[in-house]
Amino acid sequence: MQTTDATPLWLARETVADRLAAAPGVVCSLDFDGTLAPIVDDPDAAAMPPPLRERVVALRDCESVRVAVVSGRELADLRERVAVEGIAYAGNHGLERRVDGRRSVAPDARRGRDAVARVCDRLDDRLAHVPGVEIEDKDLTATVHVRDVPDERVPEVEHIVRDTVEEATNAGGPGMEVRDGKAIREIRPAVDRDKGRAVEQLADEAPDDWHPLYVGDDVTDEDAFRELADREDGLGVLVGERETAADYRLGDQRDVRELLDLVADAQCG
Ligand SMILES: O=P(O)(O)OC[C@H]1O[C@H](O[C@H]2O[C@H](CO)[C@@H](O)[C@H](O)[C@H]2O)[C@H](O)[C@@H](O)[C@@H]1O
Repeated sequence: MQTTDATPLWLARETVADRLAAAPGVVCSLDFDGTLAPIVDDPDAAAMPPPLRERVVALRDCESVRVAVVSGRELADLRERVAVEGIAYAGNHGLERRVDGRRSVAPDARRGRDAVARVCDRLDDRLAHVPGVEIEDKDLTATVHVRDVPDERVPEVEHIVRDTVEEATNAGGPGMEVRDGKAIREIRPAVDRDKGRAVEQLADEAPDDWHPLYVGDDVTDEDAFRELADREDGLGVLVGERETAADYRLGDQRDVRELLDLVADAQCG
């Protein structure tokens, strides 16, 4: 599958509205940071604006829509920030889920938890001398934030992160990998789980013929876009602009509201 520039959604508004209206139901999966919440310097300050929460609640209450929030954040953190009951959540890129009130953790990720903790401890020491680094231990994965690191020091951080992860893997622990994101390096167990698998699983759990929609902004969201591009009924929408496997794109995070209105108009009339 080739990645291309996606069509601006508002140029194809009618087509998208028709597709959404023709579907018997929609599985509406939404990324958090950069999609439901604007990107901010401090990861702890990320918050979902009330008008978006209102729309998520309206879609949750619609019979032919299932809402899921699919994020790189830890599940508990994600649920607290979104604070909407009765929807599905997938945290840590789908390694942990809460669906229909039940929490589950991928067994292979559970086994890697101690290794992630050890890598975080080592990185705390090895990166202590670099200004601006923040390490977010998310239990099953970890994020090294470089947004506040001087540009010229980022390659050094990158190097230390990759070396530390490689060293831990070579020491016989569970395999781990480093993935890029917006001003972050994500450390994850090397298992066959990502946002693509999360979106696929949510679609499989929905009634037959419901169409999966995914909205996201970051490079890890490409896993979900690729999954949807492989399905005839999938609709991927990128927030922002870059080479992508998504079908359509929105200008920025503020446009997500209108997309959710489009889903509501098509399904919740
Ligand atoms: O899958 P997502 O919901 O998009 O989560 C991805 C990462 O989001 C957070 O980091 C990002 O947002 C921060 C707040 O706006 C920003 O400061 C940071 O630069 C972004 O990369 C979160 O902190 C990470 O744990 C998530 O993996």
